[in-house]
Amino acid sequence: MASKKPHAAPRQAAGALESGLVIAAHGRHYLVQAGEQKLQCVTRGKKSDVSVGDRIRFARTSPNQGVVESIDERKTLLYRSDQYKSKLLAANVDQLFIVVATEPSFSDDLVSRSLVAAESAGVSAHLILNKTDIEEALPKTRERLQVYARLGYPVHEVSATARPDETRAAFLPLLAGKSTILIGQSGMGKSSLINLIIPDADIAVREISAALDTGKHTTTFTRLYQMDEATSIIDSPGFQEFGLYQLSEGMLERAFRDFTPYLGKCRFYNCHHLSEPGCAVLEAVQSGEIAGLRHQLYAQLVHESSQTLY
Ligand SMILES: Nc1nc2c(ncn2[C@@H]2O[C@H](COP(=O)(O)OP(=O)(O)OP(=O)(O)O)[C@@H](O)[C@H]2O)c(=O)[nH]1
Ligand SMILES: [Zn+2]
Repeated sequence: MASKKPHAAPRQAAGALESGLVIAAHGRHYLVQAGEQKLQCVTRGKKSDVSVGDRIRFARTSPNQGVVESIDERKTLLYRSDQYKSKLLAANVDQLFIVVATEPSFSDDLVSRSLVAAESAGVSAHLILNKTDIEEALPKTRERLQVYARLGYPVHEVSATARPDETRAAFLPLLAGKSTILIGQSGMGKSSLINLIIPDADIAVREISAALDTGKHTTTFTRLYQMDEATSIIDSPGFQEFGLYQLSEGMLERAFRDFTPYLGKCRFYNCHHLSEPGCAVLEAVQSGEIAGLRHQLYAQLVHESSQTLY
């Protein structure tokens, strides 16, 4: 049948969708890598449940634009949330690298929350201690990180600016064959590390920024750099809070790996580990086997999860 619009692009047959990888997100606008091409994609309506790292199916609406039709099944999903809504951080990552530094001082609360997010998403977590060249602050920082090292989280010491070659050499084998997200508070040196690992990062960011029309706010969006077919690294904006309102109490107790040996050993099978008599977790806190700070965070997160309004 002759078309009335001879110049219109041929209509895609239903099901003729293309697939791509979401490499940046800004609001409901996504940059999608499909083969050699980068396309701007939007979601239908007000949905914004697509994350950087997602593999998606899209329908092309113009040579360099598309509409997201579906999201492939995710291996993992990292997200945070406050009382009102959740915010996706990254999909399909294998590991989370939490960047801290000798200076400025980092927040234990944010580190611990990030670890809980990783545990509950089934993502392995590492700590990256940057700026080890600031020697005055090194012993104290190392001591602060002991609590995480004792829990079995690897701690890697690097210095992006003072020992760039060693730092790069330390990173590459950790990243190989995996998808990694780097997170950290502002000022820890996350951008310096990304620039070491991805020498063209600045150019890529400018490109993405132009494609997504993010204006000058180049650091306010999450982006993925594909290093080779099997290796990618995701840079996310610095953050100041890490709400985990989405995690239920059951998920929380399992996300504290230091609680694991005691779960199921409390007097009451439905123990909340907050003030119950005969609580094995509280006894471990008393005896020092579980750090007090960790239990305080658990109690805070249980409180938060009871406040969810969505
Ligand atoms: N001494 C020292 N300074 C470093 C090192 N790495 C980064 N810095 C400095 O720390 C400051 C912050 O580094 P950035 O890479 O911008 O930090 P960031 O974590 O990306 O911070 P935001 O961009 O604010 O999110 C800069 O002045 C860097 O030069 C390091 O290994 N040693
Ligand atoms: Zn208990």
